[in-house]
Amino acid sequence: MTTMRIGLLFGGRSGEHEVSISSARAIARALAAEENASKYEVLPFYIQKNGRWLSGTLPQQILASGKPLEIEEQTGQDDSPAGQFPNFNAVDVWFPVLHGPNGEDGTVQGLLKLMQVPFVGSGVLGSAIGMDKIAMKMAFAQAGLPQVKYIAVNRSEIWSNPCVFPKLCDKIEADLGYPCFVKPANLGSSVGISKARSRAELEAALDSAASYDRRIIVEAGVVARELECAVLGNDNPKASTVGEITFQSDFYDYETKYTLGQADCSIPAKVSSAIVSQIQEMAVQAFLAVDAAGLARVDFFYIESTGEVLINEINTFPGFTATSMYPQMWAADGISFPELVDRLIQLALERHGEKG
Ligand SMILES: Nc1ncnc2c1ncn2[C@@H]1O[C@H](COP(=O)(O)OP(=O)(O)OP(=O)(O)O)[C@@H](O)[C@H]1O
Ligand SMILES: C[C@@H](N)C(=O)O
Ligand SMILES: [Mg+2]
Ligand SMILES: [Mg+2]
Repeated sequence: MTTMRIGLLFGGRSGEHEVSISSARAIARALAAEENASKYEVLPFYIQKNGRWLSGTLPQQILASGKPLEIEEQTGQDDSPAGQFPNFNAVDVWFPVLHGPNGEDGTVQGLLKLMQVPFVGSGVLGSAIGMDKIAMKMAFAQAGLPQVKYIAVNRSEIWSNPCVFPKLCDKIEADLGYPCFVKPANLGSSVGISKARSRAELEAALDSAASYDRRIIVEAGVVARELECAVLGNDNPKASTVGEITFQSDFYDYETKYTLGQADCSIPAKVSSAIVSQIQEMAVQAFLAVDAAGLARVDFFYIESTGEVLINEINTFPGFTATSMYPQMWAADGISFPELVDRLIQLALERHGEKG
């Protein structure tokens, strides 16, 4: 059997750079596991925080250590963002293990599509809609999926015009009230998200979110259990066992997500079978609504007092470490981590073979 060369693309010009390194380490390990080692050869490519690409031994060292190159250590022979741009013919299938902007948002997917090479995960449209929380919510609304009330904001309403800003805050207070959640539209891992409980907090939250993105979303806060569901497939995707996240902090923020022991997960979630079915159905609808492919994790709010299930968001490249929800939910359904990455590569080849 000839080995397939897998281009593992990780790091990225994103606030989720470090998370990408953790996911890529786990995926590299799974590709080297006994059941995959004879099938795949891993070629790592690292996108530095400044956006330059690196190939060769340095990406391997970063994968081994788990430590990113900090801005002052960034290398590059010249100032071109391409850096050591890969030879696209040296790879059989690309595995873009990138979270957040400049990687999970259709940019890298566009490059790979132009190069006519197979790659894991969603294409340009699914990645772009899945990344932008405003576009995502429009697609969900069109699909009839219930969600929290929200207001879409442009950075210019926050920074450019001092007359507009107070009116914007008045509107948010009147339409959504407190607490509300202010989010950069194109990010993940809770980077840039604030919970606002007062006018002063709202003003600070909008200013902070505007420092990350031109597009911002403000949502009505709900008190709810947080349930997640993994989806796997292309045009006929399947939903996994449903899991629940619990934590002591005010919300599921970056520190809670990535500090050992701050959050717990229950797989399967202790909810009725009717809620499980509803979530699985909604997860598949959300996947299709944004035109996702390969994989996605869909996050939900379950308001137990009313029985309502609201969709929160879709992540087209969810956290992928050994302890991340996505692989753990599939493990509960009998799909091991190495088998999962193998299936994703097969789905990439299937999608590449389709016309259009
Ligand atoms: N409208 C809301 N009401 C209550 N809590 C919320 C709301 N929106 C977000 N949160 C809290 O903030 C967390 C992060 O929100 P969200 O999932 O939208 O961000 P994210 O950055 O895309 O996260 P990730 O991609 O890592 O899952 C949620 O898991 C939840 O704890
Ligand atoms: C990586 C992070 N955005 C997640 O969805 O898990
Ligand atoms: Mg997200
Ligand atoms: Mg989420």
